[in-house]
Amino acid sequence: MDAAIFSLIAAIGGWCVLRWMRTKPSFNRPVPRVEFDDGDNSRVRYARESEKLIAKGYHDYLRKGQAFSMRNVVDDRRPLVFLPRKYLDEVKNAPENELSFPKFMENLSILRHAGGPLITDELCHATRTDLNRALPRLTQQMYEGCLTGCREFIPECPDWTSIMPYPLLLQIFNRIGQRVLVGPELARNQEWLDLTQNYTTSLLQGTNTVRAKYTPSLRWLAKYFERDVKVVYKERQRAAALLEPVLKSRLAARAGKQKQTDQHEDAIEWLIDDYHRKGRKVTAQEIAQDQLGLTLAAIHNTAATVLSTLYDLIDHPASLEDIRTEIRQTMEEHCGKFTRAALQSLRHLDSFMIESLRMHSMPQVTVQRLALIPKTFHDGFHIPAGMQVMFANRPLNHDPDVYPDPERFDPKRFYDDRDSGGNNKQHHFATVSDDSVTFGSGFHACPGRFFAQDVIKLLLASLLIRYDFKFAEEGQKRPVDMTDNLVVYPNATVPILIKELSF
Ligand code: HEM
Repeated sequence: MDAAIFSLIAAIGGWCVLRWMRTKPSFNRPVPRVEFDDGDNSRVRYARESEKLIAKGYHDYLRKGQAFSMRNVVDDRRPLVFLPRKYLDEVKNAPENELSFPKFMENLSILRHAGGPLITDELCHATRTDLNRALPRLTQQMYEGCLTGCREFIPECPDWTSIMPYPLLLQIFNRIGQRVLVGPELARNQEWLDLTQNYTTSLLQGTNTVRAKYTPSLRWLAKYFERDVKVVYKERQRAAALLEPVLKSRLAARAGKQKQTDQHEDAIEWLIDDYHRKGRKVTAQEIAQDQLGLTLAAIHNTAATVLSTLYDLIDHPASLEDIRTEIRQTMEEHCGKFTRAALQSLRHLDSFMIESLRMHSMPQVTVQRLALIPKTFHDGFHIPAGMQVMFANRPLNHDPDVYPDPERFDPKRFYDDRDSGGNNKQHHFATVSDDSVTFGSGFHACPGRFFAQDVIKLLLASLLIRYDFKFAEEGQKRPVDMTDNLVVYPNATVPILIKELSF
C-alpha cells in the first residue's frame, strides 16, 4: 500500500516537473522583458497603454535585431515574444505544426472557453479562394448595397446635422457584408443583422470576464457560471437556429438538382462546397461557427477603418476634394457603375487609404503564432514550445528607416511611389510586404483584405459624392485613437457634422 502511494506521489511529482520544464521559458539568448518603469504593471495598465511598451521595445531591441518580451495578460506563464524583422521569413513560412496562427488566436482570445468560433480551414478557404474569385462579380452589387445603406441609415441633412458616424458605418457595412457572407435569405433579417452586429461585443465581454476571473487551468468552468459567457453560447445557438432552414433549403435544392446553387454566390454556398469536397456532412452548428468567425474577422475592423479614413479626410480637405473629383470622373467614365477596374483606377483614394492605415493601423501586432514545438532560427536563436511570437506592426509603420518623415501625414506618399517605382503592386491598400504587415504575412495573411479594400472604397465613394463632413468644433482635429490591449481603435465616441451636397 505504502509503495503504491509512494509510486503515485512520484508519478505526480514527475509529471509536475515535466510540465514545469515544458512551460518554463528557456531561450538560449537574453530576451529582455519590457515593463512600465514606475512599477505599475497592472492588467488595466496593459489594456490601456501597451502601445508605449511596444514602441519602447521596438526602439530599444527590435531595431537592433534583438527579441524582447512583454507581460501576457491572458496567461502570465507565457510572455508575449516580439521578434525582429530578420525572422519574418522564417515565421511566415513555418509549417502549421511548428508555428500555428489558429492555435495562437484560440489562446489569445480564449475562444474555446468563451464560446467563440474557432478559425476553421473551411472558413479560411471560403475567404481565400471563393470570396476573392467572386469579388469582381460582386462589385456593382456591393456598391448598390452602399447606396441603399446610406439612404436607409443616414438621416436627411440639407443643413449641417450632427451624427455619431460609427454606428451608421457599422450598420451599412454589416448589411453589405452579410449579403456576401450569409446570402439573401438572412441579409435583410433584422434578428440576424442585430445578432452579427452585437456578437463581437458579446464575445469580447465574455473573454474579458474569463480572463479576469479564471486562471488558465480553470477557464473551462466559465461556461457553467458566467452570464457573459452564457450569452455568447446562446447567440451561437440562435445563429444556428436561424441558419437551419436556409441550410436545409440549399441542400434540398442541390439534392433536387434544381441548379439553385448557380444562383447563389455567398459564403454559405462556398462552405457547403468545401465540407462536401472533404466528404463531410455539414450541420447548421458548423455553418453558424464559420459565419460568426467571418463576422468576427470582418465587420468591426473594416467599419473602424472606414471611420479612421473619414477622420483623416476631414483633416485634409484639399485631398478630400481631389478624391471627390477622381471618383466623379471615374463614375462618368464607367456610366455611373462600379467595376473592379473602376475601383483600381481610384489612385488618389488608394494612396490616401494606405497612408491613413499606416498612420493609424489598428492591429499593434501581427503575424502572431503559437510555437507548438521548440523552434530554432537561422542564426541559432531558440524559442521553446508554448511561446507566443509576433511582430510589432504599428512601430514598423512609424519607423523612419522604412517611411521617411513618418509622423507627417502625406496623402500622396504611395501615389508618387506607384508612378516612379514601376512596381505598382508594392503600394495597393491590400498589399502585404516585409515593410507592411498590417494584414499579416505569409499563408495566414488576411484573406479578406481585398474584400475590405473594395467595400471601403465603395462606401467612401458613396459617402463623398453625396455628403460633406466636418468636425463639430472650428479647428478641431481627428480625435486621439484608443487602445484596448493589442488593438488601437479610432475614437468612436465623437460626433461629426454631415450635410448633403447640392449639385
Ligand atoms: C481592415 C480590415 C481588416 C484587417 C486590418 C484585418 C487584419 C487581419 C490580420 C492582421 C490577420 C492575421 C494575419 C497574420 O497573422 O498573418 C487576419 C486574418 C484573417 N482575416 Fe482579416 N482583416 C481585415 C478584414 C477582414 C475581412 C473583411 C475578412 C473576411 C471577409 C477577414 C478575414 C480574415 C480571416 C478568415 C483571417 C484568418 C486567416 C488564416 O487563418 O489563414 N479579415 N486579418
